[in-house]
Amino acid sequence: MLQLQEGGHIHYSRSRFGYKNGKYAETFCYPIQLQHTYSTMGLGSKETSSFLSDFLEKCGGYAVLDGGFATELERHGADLNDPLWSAKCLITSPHLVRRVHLDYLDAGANIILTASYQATIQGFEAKGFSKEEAKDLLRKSVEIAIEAREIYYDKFQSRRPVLVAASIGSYGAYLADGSEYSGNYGDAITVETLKVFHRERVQILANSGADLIAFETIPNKIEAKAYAELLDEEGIEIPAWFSFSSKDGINVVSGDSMLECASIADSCKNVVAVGINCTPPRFIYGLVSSIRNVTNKPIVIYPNSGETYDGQTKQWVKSTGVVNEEFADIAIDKWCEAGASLFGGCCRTTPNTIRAISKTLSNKSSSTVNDDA
Ligand code: MET
Ligand SMILES: [Zn+2]
Repeated sequence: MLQLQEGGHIHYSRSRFGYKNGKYAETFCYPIQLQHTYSTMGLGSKETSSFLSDFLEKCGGYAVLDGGFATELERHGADLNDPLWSAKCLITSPHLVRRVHLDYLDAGANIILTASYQATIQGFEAKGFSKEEAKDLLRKSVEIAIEAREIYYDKFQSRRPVLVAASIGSYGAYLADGSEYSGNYGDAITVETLKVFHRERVQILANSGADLIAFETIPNKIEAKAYAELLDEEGIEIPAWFSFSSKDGINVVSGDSMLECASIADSCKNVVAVGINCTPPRFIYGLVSSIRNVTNKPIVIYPNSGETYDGQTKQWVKSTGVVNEEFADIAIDKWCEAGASLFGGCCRTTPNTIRAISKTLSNKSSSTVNDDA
């Protein structure tokens, strides 16, 4: 486990990214300035299409994501029983947010996701924050992740490529009533209303210094459509991934067709990976195989522990099948065969899950660049 001094002022540059000109820099130690800083801001469509394949190559063919963010915050003592869920810590305990990013970097993550999953302007305003304060909190989620990456690089002189993905949870996540797992928004919610709901948050996170946007736990087709249209209409210049969740191993949680949802992602030029998260490990193989039929884009998967969330009691209920740390050992090979290349964990997974995934993948990797070679 990393030992860090709390409260130290860390300098970091928002414009300094993990690699430059498609090549990872020799060192990431602040304050060395990179001459031609690689930034995902303003990528042309050609660069967007090769963005993730270049990154995967630098990682040795496969990349490791982080694991359950809220889960790890709770392990550090955070009380997340709040409509903002993990985003509450952006207000009450940013040091814990940084700590959790560092735990996952220490476990081997190549991509860390910001604490903005349930952070929305509307949600912060409901807590009494002004619109400007709400926007600042969104930006802060990215700043903390970038800061954690800087600390990690400085502390370990690490050269492992690391990207910061700005997390965007669904409208259902904002409702905080478990409807991100039903995808049932009722007739009043349309592609248009969802675009209105998400527009400003997407704009802010796209300009926050994050390397990409992770649209996570997408529960239905209209939300996928809304995201795709927004990325287009707003001329968003950073890449994104679309990740869906499923509770039957065939469709997304609303019952909409996974193939149709994945096709929407495939047609969107900003989307550099399509995948599945917060879904039991036992469903992953079949879902990856079917997504592979509709896209050639990299496939990202980060299952949950296999337990099921009960939105009423706000508890996770145990279930059978492959769980948590086991999946790294017994399932990753199969998931690679089926076509996935980015792996992490979602709810109820921990840094131990990520450590196990990282170990399994580094044994598979064709290159030694993955760690501090
Ligand atoms: C309900 S899925 C949550 C995904 C988010 N990245 C988290 O781990 O907190
Ligand atoms: Zn989850």
